[in-house]
Amino acid sequence: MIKVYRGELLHFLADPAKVALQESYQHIEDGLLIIKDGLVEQVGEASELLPLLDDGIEVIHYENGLMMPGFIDTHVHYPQTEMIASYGEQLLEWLQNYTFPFERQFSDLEHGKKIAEFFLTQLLDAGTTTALVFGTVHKESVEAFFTIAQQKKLRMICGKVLMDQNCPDYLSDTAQTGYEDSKALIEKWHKTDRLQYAITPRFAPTCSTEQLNKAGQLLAENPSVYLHTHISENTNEIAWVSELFPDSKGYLDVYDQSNLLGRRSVFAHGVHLHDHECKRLGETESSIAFCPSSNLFLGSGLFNLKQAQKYDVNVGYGTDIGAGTTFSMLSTLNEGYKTQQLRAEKLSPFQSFYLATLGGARALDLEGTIGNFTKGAEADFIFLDYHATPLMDRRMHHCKDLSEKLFTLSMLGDERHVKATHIMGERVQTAIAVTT
Ligand SMILES: Nc1nc2[nH]cnc2c(=O)[nH]1
Ligand SMILES: [Zn+2]
Repeated sequence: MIKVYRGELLHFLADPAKVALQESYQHIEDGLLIIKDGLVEQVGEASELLPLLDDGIEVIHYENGLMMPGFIDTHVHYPQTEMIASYGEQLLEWLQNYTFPFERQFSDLEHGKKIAEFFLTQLLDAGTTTALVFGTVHKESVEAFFTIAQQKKLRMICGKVLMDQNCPDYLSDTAQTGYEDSKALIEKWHKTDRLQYAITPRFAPTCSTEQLNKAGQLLAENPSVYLHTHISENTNEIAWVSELFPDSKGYLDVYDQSNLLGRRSVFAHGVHLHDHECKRLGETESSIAFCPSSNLFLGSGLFNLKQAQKYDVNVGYGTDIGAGTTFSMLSTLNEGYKTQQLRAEKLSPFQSFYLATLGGARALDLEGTIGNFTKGAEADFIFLDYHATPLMDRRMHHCKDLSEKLFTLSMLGDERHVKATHIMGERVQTAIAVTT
């Protein structure tokens, strides 16, 4: 089945930090996106492609806005949806006081499904079409999430949290049960439709060495699954890790000793990484999820994007709900820009949108599958409206070029500007059904 969309188009072909800017993206003022059976067939100038279309093919015209690949959220916790905006703490106290008690509810499959439905609707409304998602320690939380994501035909990655120490008994697994539950979930869900599994040790403080080693064993047994965890987010957390693991050479080394680094390993935050750690992430092709709204909300620090780029580490953006304060990738770009300003570094609008799309796909080792409009990629894409709000409308009238338009979208944009979200070429219904 062929579907054709017409309008202004943007997608990235390379990292603007690494090649000449003009080579990093394709921008077509009046373009066509031709989709065949849910996959990108062709993009190009409307004037060239329209005459080649068979008679009678409907062309959906999106005007006064920009079509681009769906956003990719490389780190988010679906069970924390309803605890967003919990006041006043930094990481370790925030986990104890709010997060752990809250995650207890996810032993209930039906509760998980209800929250997954709401969470995924929020993501789609924000223009995010793929995410790397934490469940809770309960296998039911992942069962619930994948069930709903499958119904919506989404490309989603999720995993059951592993934690066997320094957490409440009601949230604790063991090295062995964590291994067995994860293995069963991999067998049932990994590569089912567009779903993929991530082995998910919460972070070093809540995992024994035995558990981390079991995670490494499971990863070696299933090389196509992901590894998803947190690292170096908060200075008290880092000090705690060095007390808990006195034999390690540092935070990253705890994971490295258990063989958890690699091309499909995603480490959230990395706010306080040493150069040698960044170098090791780069040489193992591991990725970092940059989560600016969370880092500011929890007072964790200012991510050093330049350091990651220097060591060739793949970086994607993460919202990190519920420490993050928005589902919107556009708002997250805003926070990312301001984070870099506070480091006296410039984050260009092209770099921002690269990180939110192709950069995210690369961080998830999914280039060619999602993240741009290369032939054969899954046609998950969005239409951003330049005039959805009066303020954006006024500002846009003064924009002279694409760079200014992108910057305006990233500073003033949010869910209101995501006019349409498409999954495998089909526009999806994104009206929010508020559930209690
Ligand atoms: N932001 C954040 N950091 C963590 N480190 C360990 N668990 C968490 C979590 O749930 N959120
Ligand atoms: Zn997180």
